[in-house]
Amino acid sequence: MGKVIEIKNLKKYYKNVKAVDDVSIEVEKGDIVAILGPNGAGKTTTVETLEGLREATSGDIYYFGKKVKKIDHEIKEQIGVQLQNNSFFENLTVKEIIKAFAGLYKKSVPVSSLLERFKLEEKKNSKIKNLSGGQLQRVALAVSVVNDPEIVFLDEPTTGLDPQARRNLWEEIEKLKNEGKTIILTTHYMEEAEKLADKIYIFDMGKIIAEGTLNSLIDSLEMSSVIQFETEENNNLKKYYPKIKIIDNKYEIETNNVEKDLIKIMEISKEKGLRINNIFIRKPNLEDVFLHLTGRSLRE
Ligand SMILES: Nc1ncnc2c1ncn2[C@@H]1O[C@H](COP(=O)(O)OP(=O)(O)OP(=O)(O)O)[C@@H](O)[C@H]1O
Repeated sequence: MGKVIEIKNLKKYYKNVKAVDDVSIEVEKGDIVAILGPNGAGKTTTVETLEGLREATSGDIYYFGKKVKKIDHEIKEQIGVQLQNNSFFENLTVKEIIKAFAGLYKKSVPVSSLLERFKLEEKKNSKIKNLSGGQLQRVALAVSVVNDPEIVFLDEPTTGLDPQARRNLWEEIEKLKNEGKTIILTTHYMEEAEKLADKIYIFDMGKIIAEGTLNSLIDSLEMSSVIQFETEENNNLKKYYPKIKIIDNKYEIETNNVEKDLIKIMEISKEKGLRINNIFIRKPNLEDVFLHLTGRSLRE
């Protein structure tokens, strides 16, 4: 399909903070690319540099195969931006805000179609300050495609939303992809990256620590399952079976042989007189990938 964005060796240093430290990213046309990482990992700095809102310390950015020194108007016409803090004027209405943004571009989608598309018709005359979190995020999404862009940047589009509003927004994002748009989104929710992304870049402390499709990242763990369980009292079970890890006050065993490890847990519990609670077996996920690479949890 061809690359629409390429970043090579991007660095953004503040005085003593390496916010982005030698990051290279490739984005194929029509893909959803997720930049996943904990707070402060450098996600926003990376996308805001691509959007022309911050200037790189060094590195090269290519749009549509052409190296760009400055993110100029020509590029801005082709990208849509949803900023992390939707800093819309609180006293303007939904319709006024979308109209104001439409006015910034040479070409724009009719405001009425955006209101309909993002289920905002009922709220078109409501002031921004009176919207719910989910409605506000839908306005932000509408604004991000007001110029019918080729590429859409979404910075933590579902942060703070309840699960239902989050799922609704995911549907909207998938619809944009189905229309052929390329989407780059930052998130610290692994479920969001798992659900939406064709390609995932995992960031930590300004660096990319892993990249690939969901399957390739999970396969790199070389385990088929994770057994999770709790005991009534806290015990250091690690000393009885070194494979046991303690994560968020729960026990975990990463395994390629579920039966063998389940038997082992039962043996230990019998021998030590422990009562096991909430035992369940799950597939490995991106949280496990992050934990393996950093020794920390994504949520920390
Ligand atoms: N203008 C600035 N001046 C100094 N340091 C900054 C500035 N902007 C960001 N940083 C620092 O750069 C690092 C990366 O920040 P960034 O906002 O890109 O992370 P993030 O992954 O987007 O995090 P979050 O999910 O919290 O938004 C952080 O340590 C942050 O404190």
